[in-house]
Amino acid sequence: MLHVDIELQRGDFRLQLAHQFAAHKVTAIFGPSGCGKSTLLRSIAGLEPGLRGTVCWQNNIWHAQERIVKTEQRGIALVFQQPHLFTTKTVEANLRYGMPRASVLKACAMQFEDIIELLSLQPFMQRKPAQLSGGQQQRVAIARALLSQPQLLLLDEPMNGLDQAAKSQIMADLKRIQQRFALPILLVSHHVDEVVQLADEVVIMREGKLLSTGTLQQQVGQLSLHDEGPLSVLSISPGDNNQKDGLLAWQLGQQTLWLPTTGLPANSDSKRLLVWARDVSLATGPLKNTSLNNQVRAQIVGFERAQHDAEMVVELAVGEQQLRALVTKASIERLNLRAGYCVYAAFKAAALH
Ligand SMILES: Nc1ncnc2c1ncn2[C@@H]1O[C@H](COP(=O)(O)OP(=O)(O)OP(=O)(O)O)[C@@H](O)[C@H]1O
Repeated sequence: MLHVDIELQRGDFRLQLAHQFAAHKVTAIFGPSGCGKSTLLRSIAGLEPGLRGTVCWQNNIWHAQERIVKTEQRGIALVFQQPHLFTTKTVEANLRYGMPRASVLKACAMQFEDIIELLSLQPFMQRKPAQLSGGQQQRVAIARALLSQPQLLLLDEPMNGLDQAAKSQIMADLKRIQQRFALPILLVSHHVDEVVQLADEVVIMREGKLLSTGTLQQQVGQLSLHDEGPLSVLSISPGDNNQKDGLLAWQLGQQTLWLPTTGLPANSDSKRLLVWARDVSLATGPLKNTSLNNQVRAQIVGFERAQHDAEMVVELAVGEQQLRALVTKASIERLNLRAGYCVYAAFKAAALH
């Protein structure tokens, strides 16, 4: 458990919050630019002079009035937006730099070969950072962070500026790492897809304060206030390994979804799908002759106001799960959609992340 109860003044900006971060989980710290996400992370790391209050990890006081533990003695590792690798050293030398001595490493959880394999770095070991893509460099930075044997990993927008393929690989790598080592991770991000794929808990910040905290599912409503509009997070499990035309069958409760085989983490037990409400369309009967791959039976639970006056968010139940569709009021009237009615909700496989 990481207990934080802090205050910090930086010019006109004031960070003031108290929260207990769960151990063994991924907590995403989410909020608009300038709300204080990085400042919070830096405060936890001991990188903000003038911090007031307390920061405690398990039973250790890291920061209190009478005691401040230095960053390098907190057993944490930080990965930033920039990988900060030694440009003149090879990947291997970068990784070995700062690693515990061999005799100490023997007893450590995160072994050199395991980390190289987990992050698929074997082909790059003798290259210099300039000979790597941005995503590969960031994987080296994550590996180096892990090899310092942290008890807590702090990630500050580590996937910013990377393309979708590089991001997907890093997200899959981080998931594997977290599951393998039960390593607590604090991830600063303002990308909803990263939060949805990685977070167990979500802390939402506004203007230096906590706006809300909770599990990912509890926070979907708050995440829906994001610029890109309302969303749903569906939990799906692998189907019976059926494949057709490059699509793989997944189960959403009792119903089947067909998703592209590429971009999905291999051997995944279950997966979260981010579905933007704007990508969901509704029909009163099953859609035939359509290019849409996925349609599910759903029951209308209710309606919510949307940002745009001409639209509504339709809340749907798909089995036990919640799906949101952004639909014009004109369509709601034309189709006579009412709470309790059953509909077919269709969305493109390409709209699934
Ligand atoms: N030394 C400083 N003096 C004055 N204001 C500062 C100083 N350092 C940070 N700030 C302010 O603190 C606020 C929080 O910054 P921070 O980088 O933590 O935000 P953030 O949520 O991580 O933003 P982003 O997502 O853009 O990285 C910002 O409004 C910033 O301008």
